[in-house]
Amino acid sequence: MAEKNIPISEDDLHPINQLNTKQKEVFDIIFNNAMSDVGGAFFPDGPGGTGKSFLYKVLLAHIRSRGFIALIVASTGIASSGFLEGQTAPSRFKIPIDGGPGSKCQISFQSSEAELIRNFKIIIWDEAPMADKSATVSLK
Ligand SMILES: Nc1ncnc2c1ncn2[C@@H]1O[C@H](COP(=O)(O)OP(=O)(O)OP(=O)(O)O)[C@@H](O)[C@H]1O
Repeated sequence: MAEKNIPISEDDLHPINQLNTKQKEVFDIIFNNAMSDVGGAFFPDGPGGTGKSFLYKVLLAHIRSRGFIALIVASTGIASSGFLEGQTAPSRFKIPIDGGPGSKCQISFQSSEAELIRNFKIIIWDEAPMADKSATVSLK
């Protein structure tokens, strides 16, 4: 499973030392939650340019460097391309593009996507509130 063996360098890990107080607070909450398998959903919020993507990259690096699967998706290809192994949510989770209320991800139980979803530590969905509601509901 390629997502389990994403090479992480010191350059990916080191920016944890640059996190500001708020970023570090959010990092600690999400990282500790993921590592302890408590489960939950978090919505880091802030105006553009306040360091959400920066924080996500640090989170991804520190979870992946421990051999765990951390997925990052965004609603658009441009947004997802800013992240290592980023993908659009519809592509990653086989979300029907024209799906309305009640639509479901087209993932079969034995597919590689299902295997990923069974094994992930964290899914980061950048700007999830911007996504169509039916897309996030279909993943649930
Ligand atoms: N703690 C930090 N130390 C150094 N640079 C930082 C830090 N946090 C953010 N930056 C830098 O600030 C810029 C904006 O950060 P970032 O892209 O993460 O913001 P954002 O909240 O994701 O913005 P948007 O919502 O517009 O995508 C980037 O160049 C990023 O590298």
